[in-house]
Amino acid sequence: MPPPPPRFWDTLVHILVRVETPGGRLAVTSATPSAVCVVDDERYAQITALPEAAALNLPLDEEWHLTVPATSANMGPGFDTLGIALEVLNEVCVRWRTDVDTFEGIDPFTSDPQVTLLGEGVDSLPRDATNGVVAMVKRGYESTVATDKMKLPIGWMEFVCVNRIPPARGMGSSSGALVAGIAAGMALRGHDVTTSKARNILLQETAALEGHPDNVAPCIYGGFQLCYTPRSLESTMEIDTDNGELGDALTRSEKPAQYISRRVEPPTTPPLAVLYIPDFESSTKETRASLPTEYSVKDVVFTISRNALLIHAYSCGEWKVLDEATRDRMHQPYRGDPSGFPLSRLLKAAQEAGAHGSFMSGAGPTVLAFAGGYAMESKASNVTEPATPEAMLQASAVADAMDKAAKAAGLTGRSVVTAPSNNGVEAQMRRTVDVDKMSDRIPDLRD
Ligand SMILES: Nc1ncnc2c1ncn2[C@@H]1O[C@H](COP(=O)(O)OP(=O)(O)O)[C@@H](O)[C@H]1O
Ligand SMILES: N[C@@H](CCOP(=O)(O)O)C(=O)O
Repeated sequence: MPPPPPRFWDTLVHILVRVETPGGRLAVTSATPSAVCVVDDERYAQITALPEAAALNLPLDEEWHLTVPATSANMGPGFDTLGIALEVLNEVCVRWRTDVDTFEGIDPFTSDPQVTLLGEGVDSLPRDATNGVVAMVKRGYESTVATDKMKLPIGWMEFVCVNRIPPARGMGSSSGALVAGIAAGMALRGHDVTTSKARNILLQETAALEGHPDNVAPCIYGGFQLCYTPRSLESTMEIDTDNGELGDALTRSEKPAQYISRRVEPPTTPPLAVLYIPDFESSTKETRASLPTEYSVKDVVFTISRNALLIHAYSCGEWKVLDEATRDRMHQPYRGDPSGFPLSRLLKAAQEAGAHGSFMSGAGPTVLAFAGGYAMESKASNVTEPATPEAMLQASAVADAMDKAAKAAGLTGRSVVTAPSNNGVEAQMRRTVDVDKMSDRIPDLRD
């Protein structure tokens, strides 16, 4: 991939390095970008090889704000293949630290950043450079799209994470952290993460880290996603897509795409998603280890037929077959009741209360039930509309029923009514910091 075009602030660094004040500090000037024409390339190459110059290449007044949706993977029969984005959003804000007047004495590359956590996981997630989001911002900035040696001055950065996705419950929290972090790092490097190429890079990077694409794909693209790995990696250069259209599949290293995802579009507003979220955490890695490594033909046929039915049901809006379509014999029977978790009781309660279909979300323990929504024949246009009072009433009845069944089984947790989300990761830049003030805070690293 060619390096991104220089941005205004990248340009300014050339000028910063060349214009020295009597005190030896780097000075912000208001020179126009056209002044770059006189920069000596050889000298610039030497300067940018220095980590301190790299640090200064970050825009001084940019603050990035990212949102990522929770996801529900597998959806019953789509083990490692299907996933849907939900309107439960984590937010990540990355900016220069605001808790200090000067960065003097704070090593940009070895100090911990300032990390503020709000919401879910505040008692368990780390607040230093080992935090999953922080580590991924660094990775996104330094290596995901890197064509040079820029290092993120992580010790000078501040991360504010507003977490609404409860960690380790089967709602794609780890994928959200990977996607938000890498996307933020790419955005700080000046890449527009909303382009099809950037989203494809995100898919390749995060699916490889996660080990399966079914959470990260909806987290990146939104909606209901169907993922696969091409049979012959050599022949995939031309076939990866902008999630629906033929497009440019090259990743950063110009390797063939390992993961491909397609969107399954419903013809009507999809049903609401009712979640029962148990209080206890469950590690995806551990529950994956408990699955069989071989299956009978009978169980495979059972599962693939439901998988096909689920895609049919969703793409045609035939919600009445969702109950059958969300069954499987690959993972739910092993992760549910045998481990002592009352999965069958929760699914039955949801169904009896009027849910169209329900399943263990991801690797569990959360259970998702689809409820409400329009019947295909009652709505002609493909327009997403707010939930009707009838849909909300049905969803609320399903939530109550799951709550009751969980209590009866001795389980503590909460139910949440939400909806599928059309959108994946989004990034917005805000200009907040006064540039002159910012340049005063940056110490002269050359002493
Ligand atoms: N908001 C977050 N910020 C940083 N790391 C996170 C966040 N959410 C989850 N993680 C990481 O992901 C782990 C949970 O991953 P996993 O077991 O796959 O559960 P999930 O089903 O929620 O994805 C957590 O233990 C933590 O290490
Ligand atoms: N296909 C994966 C999905 C894991 O989802 P998560 O939200 O629990 O991380 C699996 O079933 O292991």
